[in-house]
Amino acid sequence: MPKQIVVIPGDGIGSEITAAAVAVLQKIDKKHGLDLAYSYYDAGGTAYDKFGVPLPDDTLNAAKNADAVLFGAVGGDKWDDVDPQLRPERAILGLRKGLGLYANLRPVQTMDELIAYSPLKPDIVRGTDVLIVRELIGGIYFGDKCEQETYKGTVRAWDLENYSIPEVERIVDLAMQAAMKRKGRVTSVDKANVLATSRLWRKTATKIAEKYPAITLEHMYVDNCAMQLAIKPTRFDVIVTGNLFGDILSDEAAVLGGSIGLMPSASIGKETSLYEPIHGSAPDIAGKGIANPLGTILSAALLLRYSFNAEAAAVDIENAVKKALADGYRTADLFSDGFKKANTADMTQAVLANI
Ligand SMILES: NC(=O)C1=CN([C@@H]2O[C@H](COP(=O)(O)OP(=O)(O)OC[C@H]3O[C@@H](n4cnc5c(N)ncnc54)[C@H](O)[C@@H]3O)[C@@H](O)[C@H]2O)C=CC1
Ligand SMILES: CC(C)CC(=O)C(=O)O
Ligand SMILES: [Mg+2]
Repeated sequence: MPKQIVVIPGDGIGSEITAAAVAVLQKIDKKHGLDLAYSYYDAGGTAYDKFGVPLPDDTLNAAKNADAVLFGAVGGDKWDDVDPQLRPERAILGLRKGLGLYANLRPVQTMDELIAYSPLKPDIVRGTDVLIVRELIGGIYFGDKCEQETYKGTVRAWDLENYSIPEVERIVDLAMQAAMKRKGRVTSVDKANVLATSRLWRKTATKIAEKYPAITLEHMYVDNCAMQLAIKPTRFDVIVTGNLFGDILSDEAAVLGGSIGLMPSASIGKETSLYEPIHGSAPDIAGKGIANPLGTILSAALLLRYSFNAEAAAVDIENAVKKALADGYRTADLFSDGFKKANTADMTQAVLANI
């Protein structure tokens, strides 16, 4: 039986970058005999325009029944005035919740070839290798929300941050397990000096760490963490944090790797996992064929590693990406004089040529 991959391109650059990743998967499949099959489903603004909802039941059901999901991105200014419950972003939130994807792994490494592209000094970013473990189906993104008209016609709104002990336990546990296979250090990031949810988070993380005597756990406030990432990123091994802080810190950390266009992620729960780049639908460059496909191609490598246990094939993709960069190919987000300017198709070809 072929392994079923549900591909959800979404909006903006989503179709361009998922097409690149599928081309790479097809070639890797031929080489490694993985027997992969693909089916395509709508989500986001594209689905809203066709069906009036951002996450059709067909899409969610197909994702649930798949062996793995490859996701592009959703959203765009075009849907800014849509009812908040029907916004394109509800599609990815709904998929995460619907599939129970409580852990989002966002690895950030600074490749030697790309040190020059970070706006930070080479001596600061060289050797960066951080795994951000972000809680993905709790916290403020999923708490009660209210957008209310008051009697004076002004709007009052709130979003409730909400975490339970089991939700924190399972994500910290996963971070500890990841650290066991890395350098053995976990930084738990919170805002425990102000937030009750963060105090619960900190206490729970401390308790879970007792099971892992080989791991060094430190606690850090999120504001300090944002700064430490910019001044001494090599001090971090695994960062574990809540949904909102993880979202923000991972976009910041992307700068260490050279460009957000390079950054992959794996979203993991009990059953089907989902793989997507960390960036959004980039409406400013959509349809121009210039998006960097490498974040999605590297997400496809994570898909092979985590969902299909195909380590050799995953490493093959990662090496092909490194070689394309070492050979001087650069999409616009990474380009400077002296390199080979590549659009999405050129960069995809450069990777394919190395497989
Ligand atoms: N998982 C998802 O589907 C996500 C969706 N979004 C949505 O995406 C839309 C745009 O959000 P933004 O804040 O603009 O964030 P964004 O990540 O889409 O773009 C931020 C900047 O990075 C650039 N960029 C992003 N990906 C790139 C790539 N692969 N190659 C080259 N440059 C790239 C964009 O051109 C832009 O200048 C919004 O509707 C937002 O809600 C944002 C983040 C995640
Ligand atoms: C669009 C949001 C729902 C999510 C986001 O920004 C992210 O997961 O990085
Ligand atoms: Mg984000």
